[in-house]
Amino acid sequence: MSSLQNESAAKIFVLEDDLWYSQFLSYHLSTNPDHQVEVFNSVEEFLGRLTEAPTIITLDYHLPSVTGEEVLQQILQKSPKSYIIVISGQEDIRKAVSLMKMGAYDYIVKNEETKDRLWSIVEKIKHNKSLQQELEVLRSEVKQKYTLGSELVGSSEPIKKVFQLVEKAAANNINVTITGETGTGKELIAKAIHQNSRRAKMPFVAVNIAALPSELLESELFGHEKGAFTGATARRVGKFEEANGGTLFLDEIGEMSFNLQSKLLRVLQEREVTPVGSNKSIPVEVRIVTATHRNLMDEVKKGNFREDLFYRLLGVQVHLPPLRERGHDIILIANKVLKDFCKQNDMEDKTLTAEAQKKLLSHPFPGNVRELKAVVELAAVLSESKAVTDSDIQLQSLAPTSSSEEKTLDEYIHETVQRYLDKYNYNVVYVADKLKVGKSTIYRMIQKGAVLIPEQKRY
Ligand SMILES: Nc1ncnc2c1ncn2[C@@H]1O[C@H](COP(=O)(O)OP(=O)(O)OP(=O)(O)O)[C@@H](O)[C@H]1O
Repeated sequence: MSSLQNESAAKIFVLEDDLWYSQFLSYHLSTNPDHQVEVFNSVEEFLGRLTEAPTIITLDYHLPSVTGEEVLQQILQKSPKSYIIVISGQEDIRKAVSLMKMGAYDYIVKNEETKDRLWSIVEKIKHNKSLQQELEVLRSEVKQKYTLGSELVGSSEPIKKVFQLVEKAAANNINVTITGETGTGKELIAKAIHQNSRRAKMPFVAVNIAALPSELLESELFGHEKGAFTGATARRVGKFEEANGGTLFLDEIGEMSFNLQSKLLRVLQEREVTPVGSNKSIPVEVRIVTATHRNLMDEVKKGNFREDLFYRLLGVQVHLPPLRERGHDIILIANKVLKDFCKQNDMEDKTLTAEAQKKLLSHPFPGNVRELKAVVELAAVLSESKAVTDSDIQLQSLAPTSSSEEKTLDEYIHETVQRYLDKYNYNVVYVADKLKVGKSTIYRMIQKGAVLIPEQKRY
């Protein structure tokens, strides 16, 4: 839309040896106030200004010191997007045509119609250019939508809501907080927001707060000067500076020390960072996307996280549901992972059998998408044909089910009795007394095999 509104604006360079003729062309073109016309009578000066990439150049074929071909070549090299209109005498038409073959856009013969011809060519160029710009915008929009669709797989209702939020967040400039269990795709969502935003061409920089001790984290984020501390042998650019103009993804923000939280808050308020050991601040303009598996509000209530920082970072809140709540998405993601894996490893395409799909759908995936990926990739390796069967799907070793949550009351009781027996040298009477249960209860457990007593201790 905006490019069409600008359809009449154009920077035009006129390179013309004849002073009078150059004034004539300039006067004529300048009758449109949106035309910014510059006249050059010297080739050197003209070539020196080509870095300004004018939209249109009118090139006099007859120049004193150089040939039209030579100048054209230089223009094509230095300002390849400029439209070149060759202006030639009647006798040079053939040469002008050959310049078009080299890359000039059109030619005009000097006669009484020159000014009208020039006007209509200039209008045509501006119109084409604006259409081209429109097309580029549309193409990049299509590409961006495609990016979101191809990386982030899912069509369940909860994930569709997430996608809607991602689109909203991408269209705005406000901060974003992403929550969700481990492996639910928080970093992928952060990247999708960046790639679909106006910052897409600028850097996306990710920092895992939990991975670094507090002292190192400060210089990682804000940079340091040479000699700022032992081991700082050179100046280091911090992640804020690196992400300037783009997006900074702070993963596991809930793990940041209270002291560093204050420094981060200051950076966000002042929009500038001061590298460790420096007294000069550097302006930074970044969008912050944070992620955490914790409930940050709870951390604020417990006094572990600064309330003012919490609100400054909050922005759009995206909650990623665990994979077990996304139904058939498990199969959609598994199919994508399988396809990608086979392609990357030069294997023929494989498909999941119905039984294999059933097995995947019945698993709770505590490690979420990351676990699903690992399971499917292993299955692809194990499968011996084009079909990935249920026996190729190995869940137990990769799924550390949180046994503490899943236990029955009996299992708890048996575990406790076993611990006491182990501790008190398998003295059943003593343990029964300690736990205030009848000794026959414990003997029944032993008989059932619910608790164990080593052979040599049975008396
Ligand atoms: N919807 C999805 N479609 C396809 N792949 C996905 C999807 N969600 C996540 N993934 C993939 O799952 C893996 C884990 O995702 P990611 O690292 O973004 O999770 P996370 O929530 O940031 O994990 P952590 O909390 O451990 O940092 C990545 O390989 C990612 O590409």
